[in-house]
Amino acid sequence: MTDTVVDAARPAGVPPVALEHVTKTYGVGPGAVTALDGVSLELQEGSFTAVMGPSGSGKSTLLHCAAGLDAPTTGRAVLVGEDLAGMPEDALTRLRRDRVAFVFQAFNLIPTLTAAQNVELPGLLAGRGRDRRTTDGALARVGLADRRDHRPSELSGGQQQRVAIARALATGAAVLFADEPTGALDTRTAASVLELLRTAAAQDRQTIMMTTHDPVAASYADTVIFLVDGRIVERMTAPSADEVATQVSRLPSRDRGR
Ligand SMILES: Nc1ncnc2c1ncn2[C@@H]1O[C@H](COP(=O)(O)OP(=O)(O)OP(=O)(O)O)[C@@H](O)[C@H]1O
Repeated sequence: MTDTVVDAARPAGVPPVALEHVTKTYGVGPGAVTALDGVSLELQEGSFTAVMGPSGSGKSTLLHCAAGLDAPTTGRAVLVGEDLAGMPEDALTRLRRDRVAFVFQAFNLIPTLTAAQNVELPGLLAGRGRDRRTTDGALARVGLADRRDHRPSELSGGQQQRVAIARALATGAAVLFADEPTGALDTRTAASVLELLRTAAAQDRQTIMMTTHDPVAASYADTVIFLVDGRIVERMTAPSADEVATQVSRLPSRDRGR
């Protein structure tokens, strides 16, 4: 295996994402909600994991705890070898900025910046400066070389999501967290976005954790985990979309999501 930016700051053999017996409770007393109830998992380098489950089963909370956007109530979250518990906020911010990339359903691009400026923003914020080759390379990879100077409002939803993915690729982040990345896209556009994510894992060795409601989207991942009431109830390896859909229909819940 070749050394890449992705590996540079992490001891060999340490999973980029690890959760140990994580619980997350929102609120106190009779109104408290247990969003995660003892979740343990390890994601290996270059793996692509989809998290499925009914609405309210804890998918986003799981992703947020793994990414250091939210703190577990009990248990441990370790990101690229760093224990997030008790980490000072500025160190956590640096870790997220330098080693992690996010892709959200709502794209989260800065509307006043062009596609290229959006892609280079994390590097500028991290003090790495402008790197036109990396920016243009990432935009070319997502098929948007000719849109580099367009603002988000001049791009379709699928194009905006591809800019967000170009931004994630350009950072060389070890871990890419994607929360419903295809939720706002049509089927064909979603397929191209998922293909890009799959390549980022397989080729660039980025570790990807993606929440989704869509069995087809989940089938692009190499592992699918199923949450019910904050617990992992099932794992599938390289399932087909039909197998995922069948498993979803078997989940013990009143509400199977959208
Ligand atoms: N900030 C919060 N305060 C209180 N309760 C919360 C908060 N965030 C999430 N919850 C609750 O935690 C549970 C899990 O929510 P979460 O958003 O993780 O589920 P999800 O599986 O991602 O749902 P969806 O598929 O609808 O996005 C839900 O019952 C939710 O209402």
